[in-house]
Amino acid sequence: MSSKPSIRCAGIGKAFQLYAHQNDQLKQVLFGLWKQFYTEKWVLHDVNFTVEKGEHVGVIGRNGAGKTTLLQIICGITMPTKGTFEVDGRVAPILALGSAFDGLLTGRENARIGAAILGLSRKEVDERIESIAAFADIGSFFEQPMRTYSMGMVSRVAFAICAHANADVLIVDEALSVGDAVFQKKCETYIKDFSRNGTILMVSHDLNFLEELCDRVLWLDKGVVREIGDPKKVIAAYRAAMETENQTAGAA
Ligand SMILES: Nc1ncnc2c1ncn2[C@@H]1O[C@H](COP(=O)(O)OP(=O)(O)OP(=O)(O)O)[C@@H](O)[C@H]1O
Repeated sequence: MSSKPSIRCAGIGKAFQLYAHQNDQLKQVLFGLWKQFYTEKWVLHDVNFTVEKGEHVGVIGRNGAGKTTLLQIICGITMPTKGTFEVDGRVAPILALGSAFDGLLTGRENARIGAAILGLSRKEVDERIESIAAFADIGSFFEQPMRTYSMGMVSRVAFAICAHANADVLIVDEALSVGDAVFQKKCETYIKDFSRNGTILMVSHDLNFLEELCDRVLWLDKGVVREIGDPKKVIAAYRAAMETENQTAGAA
């Protein structure tokens, strides 16, 4: 195993382009060399951190703080506007994978493609597909087009694929909030088992779970790393800040 960190982010910044009118995007393509037809919305600013091999890092922060965007950059779904990042090892992006499913294909077909994208050979996919179906546990829906699925069913299939991907690094975005109680328990058990050897970067609003699982917690506040370190300390500081905000909002 190499001694490189599993994940390294250096000076990551992300700006989305906002277009006021529908045809501004076309204008930007045609005349962008001369004039800018969008405004920039910066959602991440100079984010620096590393996750060592076998380390478990939780990411917390208010709605809109930039957590999902950060994970999407690390999974290669969106590019950073500034900075660089490196990931060493095979990544299983739980939930992010769900956004790539083809609604016209069945769960089984999407699971085969998803598993192949995550690096499994055809033989490995053949060997594991029934176990993926059993983990997803959505019965005959597995043979139906995914456009007929509920959000929870999509998440079940995405989680099931990732759980069979021989990943070195698990990137988890709010996985525990989507399934029902039985599936949540199954996911928790899987994540805890995985944590014995694997690296985990996990966004969650379940602060108790993160405190139990993680070696460090990163608090993202308006796109900036406000604190990173001991889970107990960072979560306590985050809770205190939320409490103060609630009181201020209540008094107003
Ligand atoms: N494609 C996009 N175009 C423009 N703005 C975007 C886009 N995607 C996300 N944003 C904005 O970026 C900011 C960060 O969003 P993000 O989803 O990363 O936050 P989050 O911390 O994961 O929030 P939550 O806890 O609600 O899931 C938000 O203000 C959001 O509106």
